[in-house]
Amino acid sequence: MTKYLHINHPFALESGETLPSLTAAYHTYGKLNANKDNVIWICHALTANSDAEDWWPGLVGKGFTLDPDQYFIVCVNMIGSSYGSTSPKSVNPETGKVYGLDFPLVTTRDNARFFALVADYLGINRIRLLMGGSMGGQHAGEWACLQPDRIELLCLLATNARHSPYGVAFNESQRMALRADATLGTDAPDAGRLGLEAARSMAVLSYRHYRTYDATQQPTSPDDIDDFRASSYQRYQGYKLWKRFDPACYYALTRSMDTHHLGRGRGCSEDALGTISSPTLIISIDTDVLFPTEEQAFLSRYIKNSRMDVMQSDYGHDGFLVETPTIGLLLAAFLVDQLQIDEGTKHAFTDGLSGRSFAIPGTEEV
Ligand SMILES: CC(=O)SCCNC(=O)CCNC(=O)[C@H](O)C(C)(C)COP(=O)(O)OP(=O)(O)OC[C@H]1O[C@@H](n2cnc3c(N)ncnc32)[C@H](O)[C@@H]1OP(=O)(O)O
Ligand SMILES: N[C@@H](CCO)C(=O)O
Repeated sequence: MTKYLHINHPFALESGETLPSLTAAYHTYGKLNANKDNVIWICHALTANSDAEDWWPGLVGKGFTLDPDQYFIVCVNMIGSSYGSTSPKSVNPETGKVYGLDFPLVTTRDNARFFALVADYLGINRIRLLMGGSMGGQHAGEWACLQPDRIELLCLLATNARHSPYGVAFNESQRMALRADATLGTDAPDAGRLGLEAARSMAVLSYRHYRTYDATQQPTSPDDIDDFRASSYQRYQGYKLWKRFDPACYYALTRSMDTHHLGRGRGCSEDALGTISSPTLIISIDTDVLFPTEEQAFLSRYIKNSRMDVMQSDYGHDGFLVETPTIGLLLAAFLVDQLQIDEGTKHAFTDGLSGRSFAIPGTEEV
């Protein structure tokens, strides 16, 4: 069930603008223990929401690595998203009108500060494990730089220290598609729909891989000359996002992602990463073209106490959402090492992997 926290004081943004008040939509699973030391905080990615059990099935939930019977799991919807926190869909209290495309630029650092503020309100002082993939990993990395003493352990998946020029270019192309739709930001029926669908279709190319399409979208017949399966797949992916996501929010979040740079105001990314003191697990995906492995290798090189694993997946970047048995095992092994979880629990995690095999380059096979 989504819960809401209303923060009735202004929140200054890096851009110099201010949000007069904030709403945080969030989920919690499990119970905060007496010592308040069992908190796992999950940062979600671009179009997900605070219901981590829903979008990370097989990783979060009873019997999985992130088990609410053991941990108090928290996920807060980022500012700018379609799923309940303050966003372009909110009414600007100063004008009485919906923000829409006038929503101010919110950086990944602003969102990390927002999560820290929500943690204050929830009475959470220490985070045992902070984790996130993709844009969620950008938020987690920012928070770890902002408050290194608050974060005990860190797990960063398919993410980076700075959003790359290639990533910015993908986002700008999506915004061009959104802006090319003259209905964006108007009161027209289905305003912004065609732009959003085209934008998502572009984005999906960066979330998958050549191999994903090769394996799943071959033409129905060798005689096909039109109406290919890959075409209907692209259209359907656009439609799916339209059914669940607001175009102005999508516009705002792609801009937010572009701002990501841990080194801003901290000298450089290397220096910023050097301030992270938490033992850190970094997970990379071998087919990720949007956040390629060299970006996670960079994180690993400059975060002092880190280890990096590379997952094999045909899924591309979105492997961080779908390869949950593998992620669960890697995370379980990390937690066993760091939290001295007993070996029996570790074996329970690995049971779910029977029949699968994967190798982690540079490490022993698991
Ligand atoms: C209310 C909510 O939805 S909450 C938010 C949920 N989303 C999130 O949290 C964001 C994170 N999640 C995601 O980005 C995605 O869900 C992912 C990456 C995990 C998985 O993406 P999916 O689109 O489900 O998987 P995939 O790329 O394999 O596509 C499968 C879908 O495409 C359809 N499809 C496959 N091939 C074709 C084709 N050739 N033509 C048309 N449709 C096709 C399938 O029927 C299936 O449809 P369905 O989703 O209606 O069942
Ligand atoms: N598929 C992911 C995007 C990449 O992180 C999402 O829609 O959130």
